[in-house]
Amino acid sequence: MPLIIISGLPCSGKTTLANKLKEKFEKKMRVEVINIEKLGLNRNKCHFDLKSEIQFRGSFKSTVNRALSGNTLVIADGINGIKGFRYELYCSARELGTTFCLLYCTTSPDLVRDWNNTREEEDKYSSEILDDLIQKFEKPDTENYWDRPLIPIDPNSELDLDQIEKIAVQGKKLRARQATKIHIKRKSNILFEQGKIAQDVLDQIFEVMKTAQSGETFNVICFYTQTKKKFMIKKKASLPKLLRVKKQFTKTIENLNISQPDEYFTLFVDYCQKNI
Ligand SMILES: Nc1ncnc2c1ncn2[C@@H]1O[C@H](COP(=O)(O)OP(=O)(O)OP(=O)(O)O)[C@@H](O)[C@H]1O
Repeated sequence: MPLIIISGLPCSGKTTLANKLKEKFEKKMRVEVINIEKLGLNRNKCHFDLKSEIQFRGSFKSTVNRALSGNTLVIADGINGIKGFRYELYCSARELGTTFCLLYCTTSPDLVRDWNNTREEEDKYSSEILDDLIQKFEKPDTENYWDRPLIPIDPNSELDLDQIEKIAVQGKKLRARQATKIHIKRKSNILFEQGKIAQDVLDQIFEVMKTAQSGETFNVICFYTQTKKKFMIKKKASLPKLLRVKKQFTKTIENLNISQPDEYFTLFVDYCQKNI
């Protein structure tokens, strides 16, 4: 059944939008909204560090997949700010041959900060996590086929629910030929594997940095299966800085078609060495 992905900065009105969609569509079909509340998780804990973000995305995606296989309109209500992750969700819809669309809440960073301040204390993002998520957010872009059809939503304008229904529910179903299916599955596995490798490297660097003194040069040894890379880092870096390096690296290699994990590992470690 149809998949609607909602994406937008933290606290940009995504759940408010999801609830409006649910209210409209549940008169006609079963609707399931998947979000942090539904998973029973805490927004600051889910985004505390790379490891918790990856775990969160894993459970978000598997819950979406489970719901999609039923006879239900699924609304994947999350920041969904990582291009590769949106791609994975798109692939799930494509494999099932459902209709699909991406709604992007365009609320500005200044406004989301204001809205976050008006939240109850326990619902607020910490300002550190909010800034980090804003900085890391990869805007949906119609240049990516998996970000199409894309409907920008300004939460302060009137919502055209009929337009959304036309595209998301009555629109064209995604179709994958067998060969494409295998290719997508493979591509999605590669992205997943690369995400894990990058996380391991960052964890290993961060572990060494925790005990190092500022201004000190220190040695890092990173492993990926049998491959070992030893290198020196000249200064300490914060976790947000490490995440920025990973993001820049992902952008740099996106057109290089790197499919071998060893090659990815070596390139990423070299890049970290030069850019931290
Ligand atoms: N159009 C709006 N005008 C003013 N405030 C709004 C608007 N939409 C949402 N808000 C406020 O912003 C806050 C966040 O809204 P909402 O939960 O919908 O955002 P979200 O993007 O789903 O947040 P999260 O990233 O935590 O999932 C709420 O306190 C809500 O009242």
